[in-house]
Amino acid sequence: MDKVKIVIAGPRGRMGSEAVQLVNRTENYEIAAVIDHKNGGGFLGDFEGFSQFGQVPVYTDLALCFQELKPDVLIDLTTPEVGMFHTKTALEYGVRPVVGTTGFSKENLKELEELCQEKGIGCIIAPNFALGAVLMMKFSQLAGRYFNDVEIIELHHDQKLDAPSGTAVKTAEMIADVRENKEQGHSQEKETIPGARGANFDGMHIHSVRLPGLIAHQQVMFGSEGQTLTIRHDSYNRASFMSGVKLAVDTVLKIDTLVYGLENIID
Ligand SMILES: NC(=O)C1=CN([C@@H]2O[C@H](COP(=O)(O)OP(=O)(O)OC[C@H]3O[C@@H](n4cnc5c(N)ncnc54)[C@H](OP(=O)(O)O)[C@@H]3O)[C@@H](O)[C@H]2O)C=CC1
Ligand SMILES: O=C(O)C1=N[C@H](C(=O)O)C[C@H](O)C1
Repeated sequence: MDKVKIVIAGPRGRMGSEAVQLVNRTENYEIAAVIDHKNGGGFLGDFEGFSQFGQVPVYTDLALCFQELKPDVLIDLTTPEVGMFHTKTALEYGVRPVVGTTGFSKENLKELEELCQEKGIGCIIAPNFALGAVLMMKFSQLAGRYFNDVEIIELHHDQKLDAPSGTAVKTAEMIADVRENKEQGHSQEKETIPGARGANFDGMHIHSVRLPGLIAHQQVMFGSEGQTLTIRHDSYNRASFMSGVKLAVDTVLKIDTLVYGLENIID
């Protein structure tokens, strides 16, 4: 059986470097190339800490990489601005994207859905690859059917660029699908310091904590008369995301539409 040829964008990053290791240790996967905006033209083995990857080529130009190597899958773990461009370029060239990069807008997702349809190939966008986080979102959606007062508190390392996290946005979207719409808190509530009540998503509030020492954590708190329910997930390292990346790569090869969220494929 031919190996799945994979290109990884963002290979020196916290997630990208973990994905390089995943692809390397998976028997039927092969790293065809990596995309790095600062170091094109060389080899992955030249990067500090990557010497075992010797002759894997490094491209800055994604389109050129796709033209020359015709890979099967792009794994994108970069930044929101670049991630959208990479995903569109991949679909244009018939390469199936697995996107962990967060910060995509509704409009971005719509555009990518249409592009998948036009090209007839699959794409997976997963705001969180950790199985526990996916279950936390599903459990929160279930709870949202019974409790319509909810506060989402996401906690991340202080190098994170986007707030709220992609996971928090996805959680709010999933709860909003089942929750009776409600503006929470007192109708005359006033913030004496702007932002004190967090971001407002359909009346739910999202709070973003950023601290060194954290990795990726979220708790969803529901309240009603005399009781609260808290659903919490913690990722203590980036290895926690890798089984989800593998599931997404294996699945994207078999689908021909956009899938947004691993909850749609874990079953
Ligand atoms: N879905 C999930 O389960 C998870 C998703 N994430 C998301 O993944 C993304 C990456 O996170 P993380 O690894 O922590 O971030 P890092 O900042 O550690 O990594 C991002 C990498 O992307 C590189 N990069 C930036 N611009 C480009 C470009 N134009 N072309 C190629 N590479 C580029 C950066 O290089 P340089 O530093 O040189 O600019 C850096 O190496 C974020 O959006 C984050 O929210 C994170 C964890 C889990
Ligand atoms: O930047 C991170 O670290 C993470 N980003 C994702 C998000 O925005 O939800 C997933 C996870 O929380 C880690």
